[in-house]
Amino acid sequence: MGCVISREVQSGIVSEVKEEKGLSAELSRKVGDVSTSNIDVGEVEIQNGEKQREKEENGSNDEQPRKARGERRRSKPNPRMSNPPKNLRGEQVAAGWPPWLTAVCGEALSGWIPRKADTFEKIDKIGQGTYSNVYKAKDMLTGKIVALKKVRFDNLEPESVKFMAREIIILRRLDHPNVVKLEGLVTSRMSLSLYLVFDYMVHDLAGLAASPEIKFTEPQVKCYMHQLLSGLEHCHNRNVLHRDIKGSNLLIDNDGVLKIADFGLASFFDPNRKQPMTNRVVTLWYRPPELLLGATDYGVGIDLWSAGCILGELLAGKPIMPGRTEVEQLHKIYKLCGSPSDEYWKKSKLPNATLFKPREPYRRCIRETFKDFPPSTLALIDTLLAIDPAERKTASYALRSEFFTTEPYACDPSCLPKYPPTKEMDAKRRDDEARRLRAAGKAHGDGAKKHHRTRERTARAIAAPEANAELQPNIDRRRLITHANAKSKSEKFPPPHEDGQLGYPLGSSNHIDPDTLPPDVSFVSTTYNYTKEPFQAWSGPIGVPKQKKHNNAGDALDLSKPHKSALKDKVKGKKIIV
Ligand SMILES: Nc1ncnc2c1ncn2[C@@H]1O[C@H](COP(=O)(O)OP(=O)(O)OP(=O)(O)O)[C@@H](O)[C@H]1O
Repeated sequence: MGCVISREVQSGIVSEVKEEKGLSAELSRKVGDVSTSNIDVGEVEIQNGEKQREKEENGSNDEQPRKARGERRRSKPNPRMSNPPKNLRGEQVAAGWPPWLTAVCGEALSGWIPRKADTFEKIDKIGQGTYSNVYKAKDMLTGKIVALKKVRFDNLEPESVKFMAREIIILRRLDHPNVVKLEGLVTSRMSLSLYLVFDYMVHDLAGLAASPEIKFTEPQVKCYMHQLLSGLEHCHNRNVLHRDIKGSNLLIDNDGVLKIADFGLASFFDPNRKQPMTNRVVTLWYRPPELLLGATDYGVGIDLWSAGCILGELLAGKPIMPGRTEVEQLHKIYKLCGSPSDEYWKKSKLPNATLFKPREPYRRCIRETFKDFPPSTLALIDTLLAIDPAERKTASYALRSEFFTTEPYACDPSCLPKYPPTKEMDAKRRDDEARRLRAAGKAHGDGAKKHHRTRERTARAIAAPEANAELQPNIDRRRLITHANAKSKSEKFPPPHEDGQLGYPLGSSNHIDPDTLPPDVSFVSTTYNYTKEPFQAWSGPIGVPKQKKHNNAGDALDLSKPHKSALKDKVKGKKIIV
């Protein structure tokens, strides 16, 4: 392993490994600070996971003894916890792991040795997330095409190390055909970056759903939903909440197999003992009402709500509740699903209830709105989009529902059509290519018409749910709207442009001036036909442009996106799981 460093530097795949010694020491120090000062956050979570594993191994359901064991464990170093004993750290360093990583990721690395970077050949960049770049690469040992998710440790941000560690621990706990599998980790003793190795998946559901050429049949929708719910059932059975279910996190391979990906926001939960968790999770369009209303003791219902939004989107051909701010999102939910019942307000004791309780209740109109959907879908969508999370039941319940047990049945994944690449990155690449060709066409004075057509197709294929969309037109439009109406603190309910039901006059300070909005923004209530309409690329959730998200002061947080660092929760000094 001693030669890992020099080989890695030469490999070309990880150019960043040439970091200075001082930088590494600084990160170790900062990470060390976090692992002691913020131990509550990490400890609670990992202990929950510990407990679950213990429960599975012992078949024990007895709460008391487990509590006692948990307390004992706290006083001793635990190799699975974030602060492993020195000898284990020594072993891990000897195995080739960088010391700063072993200092905080004992459990995440346990039993694994790092793969060497020069055993992979990088082919292309295929994705970009908040904390990562994703590359398509060839595993030189097996010849397999893989995805390498490179976790960035920007500005020596210790938070990102902790979140990455949690993502690895959770991924290693899961093993299901509909959940993305972590195949290995790539790093070296000297490296400041880490690559997570996954099977390469050619599509994501957002890309397919947004493509105007693709219209799913009922058996195909059932096939995707069956896979999604099976993956969720597995996560929930292993006490993992995903907390960011959306089309772009549902990857699909060329055999039609769907895998739930991106566990960067996932968390362990204990169904028997409620722990407060942050409500700043789940991308806005897929975020359930209880989170918008400030709930911190939630459960599997949050992922089921997102699954309900996906089901609606697959059938409608467009996102069903594309809110642009948290307030507007809640209002869209009330208009479609009804406002919470008095009984629910009483029992849930939601922190933001007084702020968002409408004077007149909103009537639920899911069945009327989706009257053109196939009849067997209505009961399931009605259950998944229940306002009260308890009524959403479980993924196992959904899998037994008549949606899957009545004809037409779900098709087999292998019967799904083979689609051309539709990911956001592919769309961007096609766009760039079209632009390049157009420029070349201009230079030659021909072909302009043909290239224009290519570009138009590309623009419509952009997945609207991508709050992250880095495409310039989207960002520009979002900025425009952001300036007009993005400060959630000053928002009132309901958004006055949407509904005057609660009596905010149109001339109030919250009124949006239509002149400041792009001309294609529609404010009429949405009705859904079971037909696919072209996607509108502008309609991503709005917020502060993504680049500002990692502001340590926590003052530039994008409301549309869940917050991996949930800085605000910590600033307030709450003991809360992030
Ligand atoms: N196994 C894979 N195969 C192919 N593409 C992948 C794979 N994993 C991730 N990607 C691509 O990379 C993108 C970013 O990955 P991922 O969502 O895991 O990163 P992230 O930093 O957590 O992103 P986000 O900011 O959206 O939470 C995905 O949207 C997807 O298009």
